[in-house]
Amino acid sequence: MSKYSIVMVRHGESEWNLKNLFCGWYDADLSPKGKEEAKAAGKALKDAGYKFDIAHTSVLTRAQKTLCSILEEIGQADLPVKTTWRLNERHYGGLTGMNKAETAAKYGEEQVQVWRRSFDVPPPPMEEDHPYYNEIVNDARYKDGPSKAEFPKFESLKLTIERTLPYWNEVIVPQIKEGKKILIAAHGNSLRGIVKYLDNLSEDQIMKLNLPTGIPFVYELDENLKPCVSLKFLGDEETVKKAMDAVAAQGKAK
Ligand SMILES: O=C(O)[C@H](O)COP(=O)(O)O
Repeated sequence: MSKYSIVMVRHGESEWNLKNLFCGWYDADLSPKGKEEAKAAGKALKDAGYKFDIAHTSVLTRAQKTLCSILEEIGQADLPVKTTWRLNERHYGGLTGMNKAETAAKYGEEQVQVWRRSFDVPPPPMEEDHPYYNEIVNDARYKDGPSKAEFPKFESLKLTIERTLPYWNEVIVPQIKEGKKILIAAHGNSLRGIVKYLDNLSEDQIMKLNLPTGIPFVYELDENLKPCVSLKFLGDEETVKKAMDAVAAQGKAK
């Protein structure tokens, strides 16, 4: 018997998703298609009658714009929104800016699949001479954290979960227990981390999960926050499967 529910959505397609580049903490904008996906996500939530009390998102533009578009569509543009780096996409380290298909051609599809979907194998670090190092590390949006000392140069999914969970447990869980209706707009891998935690997925199971852009999904939780319903997408099954397969295929050598 579900006591609580929470809605989550991966941002719409970004400009770097469109170019098939590893994005991570680079602050890519939404692509035109991604803007449409965000509007469609809002429409799906509106048609299903969803209203929220609060929303949480990352400090990255692609997630924030997706959230704004959704809130506009459901008539809650003035909803309180909390932003946190802890919901950021996983930091892709030295792979940031590289084309996924070219990387697969160079290092092999297996290696790219490990870098994209494994639990505890991190990508190579983003060194100080990396073309995007200064732009990311010196971005004012990180003034409230992470500290210079804990600023990531790379993240595995395990490391991503370790920095997302404190926010989940200390900020989001109390709000769920207060009965607040919550929407989280975040990223493919920060949401994979939450899904792995909620459903207690094995490393092998999480390896197979690809989250589509811009299709909201619902978790229904019991009084102990254990899922009664997991990953219930607000989209038809075929569309969701096609979108998941498209995300998986980004790692194929062209
Ligand atoms: O950071 C990125 O490149 C994407 O947002 C997620 O990429 P992935 O699906 O390759 O993990």
